[in-house]
Amino acid sequence: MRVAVIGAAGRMGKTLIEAVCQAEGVTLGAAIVHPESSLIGADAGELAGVGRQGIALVGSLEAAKDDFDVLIDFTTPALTQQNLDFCVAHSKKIVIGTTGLNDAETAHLKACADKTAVMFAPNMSVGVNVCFKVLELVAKTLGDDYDIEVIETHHRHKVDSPSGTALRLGEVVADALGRDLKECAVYGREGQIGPRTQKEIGFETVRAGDVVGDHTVLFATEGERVEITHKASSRMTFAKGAVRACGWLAGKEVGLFDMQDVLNLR
Ligand SMILES: NC(=O)C1=CN([C@@H]2O[C@H](COP(=O)(O)OP(=O)(O)OC[C@H]3O[C@@H](n4cnc5c(N)ncnc54)[C@H](OP(=O)(O)O)[C@@H]3O)[C@@H](O)[C@H]2O)C=CC1
Ligand SMILES: O=C(O)C1=N[C@H](C(=O)O)C[C@H](O)C1
Repeated sequence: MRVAVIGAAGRMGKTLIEAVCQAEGVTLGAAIVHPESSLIGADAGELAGVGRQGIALVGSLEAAKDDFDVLIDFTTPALTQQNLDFCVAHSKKIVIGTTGLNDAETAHLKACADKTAVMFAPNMSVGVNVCFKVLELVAKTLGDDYDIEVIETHHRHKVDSPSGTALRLGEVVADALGRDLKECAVYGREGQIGPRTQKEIGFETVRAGDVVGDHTVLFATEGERVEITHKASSRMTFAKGAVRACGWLAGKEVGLFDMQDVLNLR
């Protein structure tokens, strides 16, 4: 399986190159940076700090189209849309970690999955995906007596809020309790907000320093609290998940999958 990494100079891009180079069963076929990047022509392995790989950075997918089978995309929602179109047009598979997609962008992603294999997950760490599974049981067992809040902390550079993981945590809990997240979500609170309503799911966002990614789901009632927390301390945990997904996609031609599929947690 030949893998291409787009957004190669980004925080995740460099970590993904490192993870691909360290993994067995996949090879780095191409690495793509911004079309105006001064890095074009430099070696992808040297950029990622893993030594020369003989793969020169290019400025477009077109320039890499004969060199890969699956694209890994941790970029921006706008670029992800273009990447999906390219992958459909050229029969490439795609692994997407980009978060912050709006409803129209998500609908486009789903439509593309009818034409090629798409793996999309807001968090590719094994730990977070186990938390999704555990949360179903916790939410169903505790039920509507417990107030539910999702709290996330990320580095100062993160541009979307709440994080994609926080939103998915909220969806998992809402689904387990038969609620519609679009109706019960409350994002941040300020001023004379009045007492909390029983079925709302609150989201709080913290942005500070270099935090890789912390998520907590808090269930609180009279007399006790349950907190389920995941803390990522290295981006490599996400990158390893994405590389694992590339290998898993080898047997798939079309369809929309996520890490629950890759980890056999459905
Ligand atoms: N699913 C998961 O497990 C995880 C998801 N993420 C998500 O991944 C995404 C990226 O995060 P992060 O790596 O921190 O962000 P960065 O900003 O560090 O990286 C994004 C990269 O995309 C590049 N890019 C943007 N537009 C273009 C373009 N038109 N052509 C080529 N390259 C482009 C940027 O290049 P330039 O700066 O030159 O514009 C940059 O290098 C976010 O949505 C984040 O939430 C992050 C971690 C884990
Ligand atoms: O932008 C990040 O850094 C991260 N984004 C993902 C998200 O939005 O959930 C996953 C991870 O927490 C890191």
